[in-house]
Amino acid sequence: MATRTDLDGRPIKLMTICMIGAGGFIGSHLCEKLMSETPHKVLALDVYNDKIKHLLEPDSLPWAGRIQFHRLNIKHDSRLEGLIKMADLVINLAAICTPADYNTRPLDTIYSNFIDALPVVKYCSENNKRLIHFSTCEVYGKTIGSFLPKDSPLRQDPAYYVLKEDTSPCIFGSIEKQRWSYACAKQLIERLIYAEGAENGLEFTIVRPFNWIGPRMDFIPGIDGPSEGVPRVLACFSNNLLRREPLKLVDGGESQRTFIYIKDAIEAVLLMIENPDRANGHIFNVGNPNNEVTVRQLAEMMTKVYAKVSGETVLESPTVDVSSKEFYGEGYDDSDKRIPDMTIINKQLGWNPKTSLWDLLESTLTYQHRTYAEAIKKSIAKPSAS
Ligand SMILES: NC(=O)c1ccc[n+]([C@@H]2O[C@H](COP(=O)([O-])OP(=O)(O)OC[C@H]3O[C@@H](n4cnc5c(N)ncnc54)[C@H](O)[C@@H]3O)[C@@H](O)[C@H]2O)c1
Ligand SMILES: O=C(O)[C@H]1O[C@H](OP(=O)(O)OP(=O)(O)OC[C@H]2O[C@@H](n3ccc(=O)[nH]c3=O)[C@H](O)[C@@H]2O)[C@H](O)[C@@H](O)[C@@H]1O
Repeated sequence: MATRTDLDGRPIKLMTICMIGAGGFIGSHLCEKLMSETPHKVLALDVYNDKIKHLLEPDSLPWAGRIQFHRLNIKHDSRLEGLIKMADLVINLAAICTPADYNTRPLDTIYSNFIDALPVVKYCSENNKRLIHFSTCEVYGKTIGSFLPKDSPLRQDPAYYVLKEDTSPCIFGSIEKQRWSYACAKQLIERLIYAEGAENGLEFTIVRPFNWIGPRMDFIPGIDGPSEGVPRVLACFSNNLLRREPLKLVDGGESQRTFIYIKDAIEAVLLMIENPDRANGHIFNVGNPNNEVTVRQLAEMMTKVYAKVSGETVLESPTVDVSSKEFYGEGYDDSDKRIPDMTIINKQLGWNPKTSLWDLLESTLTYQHRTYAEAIKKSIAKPSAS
């Protein structure tokens, strides 16, 4: 392999990366990228490894020996510190991060996103290890504009809705709105990491993903996850399309999101990994401001794309409205709009997203159809005995 250089033209040093939560959606794509395009080594830690099995076996894979899976739960495993000590860089992805859990399992959510991350931060700080920690765009909560009257012209002014790492406030709902348990725990761990940097010199980067989506995200209920489970919106809508059911629009599907293709986002993470001088001490929004839609528009686009890739007809009523109480239960609340400001990541890493929403849905739904359509047909034909 020719010498690989960083953004400043310096050769990139070979790293051992301790990746916690490597078996999840983002972890699986990051492992894939690191194995196929870099010479770095990965210590992959997770409770599960189904999504990275294709990278671990067989022994004849070109990267055999560069990725090592350690099955462990960071809540209670004394091996964690030793594995962190073996690494040059720690990436923490482990978390409960599905909104259906935030209001129904708030304790697990807070423990997972704050308490369980504490030893990781502590071991990094004590052992002088660089940390890339995954936070979330949910730390911004609601936009300032959402508190203005519906017809206020200020709602059109980006100053009232674009989310900036260093100036936007974090606006959450009341404590009964347990939806915010996740965002609040993530905000506190960000503050702790920032303070470790300021007081003890921890080298850190915080990533705030804005709705990264693509293949291997979450699960399809009843196929590779619990039948009653509620994954994030991409998997919910994929499941509905695969089963020829109407897509459920929570509270009218008026909330807005910007979706980014996982492969674009992973490019940004690789730049952070390989350019520590440009990434350390920063919090980065990683999203695609050009791909904004309401959830209703997302449903309509997914319906069209799925018809194209599957060759199936569209239902007469492709969507149905449900209340958030019915869908998520008591204590749900929502972010109204999420547009990332890209100034900091642009300046530090020169990174920009590339893939349009239509294109990313086309490749993702092609994957969903290829992976699940047969299994769904079989499960419908022969319901499991329960
Ligand atoms: N996907 C997104 O768009 C998105 C957006 C915002 C924030 N994030 C953040 O990025 C991170 C990764 O998200 P993801 O989408 O890949 O989620 P994911 O659920 O697919 O992956 C998380 C992984 O962490 C593992 N894990 C959780 N608790 C663990 C523990 N105690 N010990 C060991 N492993 C544990 C899980 O088994 C899972 O494989 C999370 O911190 C999440 O909050 C993701
Ligand atoms: O991905 C992110 O950037 C962050 O946002 C997500 O939160 P959210 O976008 O609200 O979660 P989704 O499940 O993807 O829902 C998006 C929107 O679709 C709606 N929805 C979801 C599912 C469904 O079947 N129907 C439906 O209308 C939700 O109410 C919400 O308004 C999750 O909190 C995290 O994964 C992450 O931190």
